[in-house]
Amino acid sequence: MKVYLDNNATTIVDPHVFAEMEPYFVQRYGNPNSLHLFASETHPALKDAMEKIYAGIHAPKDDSIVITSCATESNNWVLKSIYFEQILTGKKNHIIISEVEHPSVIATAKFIESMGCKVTYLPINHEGIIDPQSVRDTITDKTALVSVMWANNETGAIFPVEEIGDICEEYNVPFHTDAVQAIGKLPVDIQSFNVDYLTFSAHKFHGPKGVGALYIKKGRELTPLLHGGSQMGGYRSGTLNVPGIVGMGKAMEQAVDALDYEMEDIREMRDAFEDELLKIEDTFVVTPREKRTPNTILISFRGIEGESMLWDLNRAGIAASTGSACASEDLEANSVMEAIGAAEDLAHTAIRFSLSRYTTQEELDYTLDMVKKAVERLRGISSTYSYAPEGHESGLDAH
Ligand SMILES: Cc1ncc(COP(=O)(O)O)c(CNc2co[nH]c2=O)c1O
Repeated sequence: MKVYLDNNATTIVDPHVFAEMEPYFVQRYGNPNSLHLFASETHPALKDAMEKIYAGIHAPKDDSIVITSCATESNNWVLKSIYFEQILTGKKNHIIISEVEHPSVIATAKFIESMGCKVTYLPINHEGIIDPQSVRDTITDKTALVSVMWANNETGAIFPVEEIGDICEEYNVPFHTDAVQAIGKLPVDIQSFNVDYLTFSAHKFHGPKGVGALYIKKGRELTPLLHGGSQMGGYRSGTLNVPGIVGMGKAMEQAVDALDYEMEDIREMRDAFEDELLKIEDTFVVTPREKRTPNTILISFRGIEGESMLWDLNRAGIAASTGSACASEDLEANSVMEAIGAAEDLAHTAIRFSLSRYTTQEELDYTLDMVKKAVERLRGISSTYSYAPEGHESGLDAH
C-alpha cells in the first residue's frame, strides 16, 4: 500500500486540472505574445484563468497578480525589491520577519542582512505562534517591510495576519504574507484585512509545480526581478507558462469549491488520526489543533530520530516528512521545535503528516498501524530511550 501524507510539500495534480492544461501543451501551444492565430487562441484561457485566480483570493481587478515560477521566487522578489527601493536608497534600514518563515524568506532576509539591512526575527510562543504585540514592539519609522507567513508549513500554525496587517496599516509599513499553506486550507479574502503583498504556489493546492504568484495591492509597486520582454505588465518578463497558468486557475477554482470539505471533513479525519497517535506513550504535539490548518500534524515521538521514523514509514510505503523538504536531507533538529525551546531529545523527533482531499480513512488506519510498529521497533533498539512520563524536563506536556 502507498500512502501520501506529505501534502504540505507538494500535492497531486487534480485530474480536472491536468485535463484543462493538456491542450496548451499539444494543441494551442503558441506564444501568447506573438502576433498570429497560434498566439491569440491562447488568450481566452489565460483571461479565464486569471479571473479564477483573482476570484480565489477576492482580489479587486485594480490590484495586480503576477505569475511567477514558484513561491520561492515570489518571496525573493518582495524582499529584494524592498531592499533595492528602500534600504539601498537609505530611506529605510529595517525589515521584520518571523523566525519560522519558510527558508525562501529567511535565506533572503539573511542575504539582504549581509548587505546592511537590519532584520528583526520575531520569536514564536510555546504554541508555535507569533504574538502580534511583538510586531508593535519592534516596528519603527525606519521599517521597510513586515513579512509574516499566514500558516506555518511544518506545524500548520495559523498566524494572526489580520492583527499584524492592522499594525502595519497604523504605521504605514507594507505587509507581506506568505500564504502558500493557507490557499485551499483556509478562506483567503485579501479585502478582509490589510495586506500589500501575498505569495502562493499552485502545487500546494493540486495545481502544477513551477507556477507561483504574487498579489500586489494597487499603489504598492515593486522593482522587477526579471527584465526582458515586459510580460505581466512589465512586472515579470518571460514567455508566459500558458498551461501552468491555466492549471493554477483551475486548481484555485477547485480549491475554493472544496474548502468546506477541507475545513470540516479533512479536519475531522486529521483530529481523529491525531487522537490515536497521541495514545502512543511519550508523544507531543506543539500547536493546539484549533489554531492549525485543518490538514497538518507535527508530532514528536520522544526517543526516536525523525529520519529513522521516516525510513520505517517509507519502507511501509508511507510518505511523511520531518518538516520543510528543503531541510529533509540533513539530520538537523526541526526548526520550529528548536524555536519553541523544545528539549534536544524532542527537537529531532518531530514528524509531519499533512493530509489532502485525496486522503482516505483506510490510508490513515494503515499509517497508524505502521507508526505503532515503527515506534515499538525503534524504541526497542534505542540505547538511550526509557519511558519516564513523570518529571521529564521537556518543556512540553506529555500526552
Ligand atoms: C510557507 C511556504 N512558503 C514557500 C514555499 C516554497 O514554495 P515553492 O517555491 O513553490 O516550492 C513553501 C514550500 N514548502 C515545502 C516544500 O517542501 N516541504 C515544505 O514544507 C512553503 O511551505
